[in-house]
Amino acid sequence: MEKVKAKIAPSMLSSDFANLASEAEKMLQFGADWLHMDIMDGHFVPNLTIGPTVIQSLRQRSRAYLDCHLMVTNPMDYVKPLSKAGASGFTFHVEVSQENWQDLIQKIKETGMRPGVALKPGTPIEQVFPLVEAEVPVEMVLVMTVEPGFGGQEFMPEMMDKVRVLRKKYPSLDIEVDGGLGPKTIDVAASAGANCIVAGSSIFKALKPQEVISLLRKSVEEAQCKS
Ligand SMILES: O=C(CO)[C@@H](O)[C@H](O)COP(=O)(O)O
Repeated sequence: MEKVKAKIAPSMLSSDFANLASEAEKMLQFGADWLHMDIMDGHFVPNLTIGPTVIQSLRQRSRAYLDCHLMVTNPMDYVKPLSKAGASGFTFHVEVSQENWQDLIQKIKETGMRPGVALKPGTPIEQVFPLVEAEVPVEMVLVMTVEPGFGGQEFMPEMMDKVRVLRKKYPSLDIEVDGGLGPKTIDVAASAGANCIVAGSSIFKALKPQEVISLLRKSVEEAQCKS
């Protein structure tokens, strides 16, 4: 397997939102590479979380890479507000109806954010190929390993087929997995080829979060050495 850098991204959805900035700081001190920010509109998914205002507040207190996952019906509406707020990555869902993907990806890039595409468990992996191969491509694919909307759900190992297909086809692509990842599930995801690991409950509920973060990283790095 080609070496693509491991990125460990605690999902801030599992943090104490009343203390978001200090929770974020703690995660970085514990060794996190990115902070995963779940933006939900109560429409694309049946939950409502944070938006550009909260991202902006966090940006004022942190220089971290803010890996924003847009579980929203109209991602285009969020491009400007999120870039102004200081988001780093902008990952939209392939299931939304979008007349012109190139237009969306290009607008994300123009603002300086890094474009990514996410897919729900029921969506065939082939749907993201054109976006990875586009003239202006997405730079990351997020394979959801639970139904998007809530933290604390069970990892779906059957999603690893998608990761394997992607890794074989695109050796240097950032492939992110999200949902139910932790010490018990990381090895299967890492050996399938995932290198960006989102984990909420397993990190925030751990007695020693720093050990979970380093275990996740070690698993990705070892899988890359073995293959
Ligand atoms: O996007 C989502 C849920 O929609 C995730 O980012 C979860 O927040 C991950 O939480 P755990 O499954 O790791 O608890």
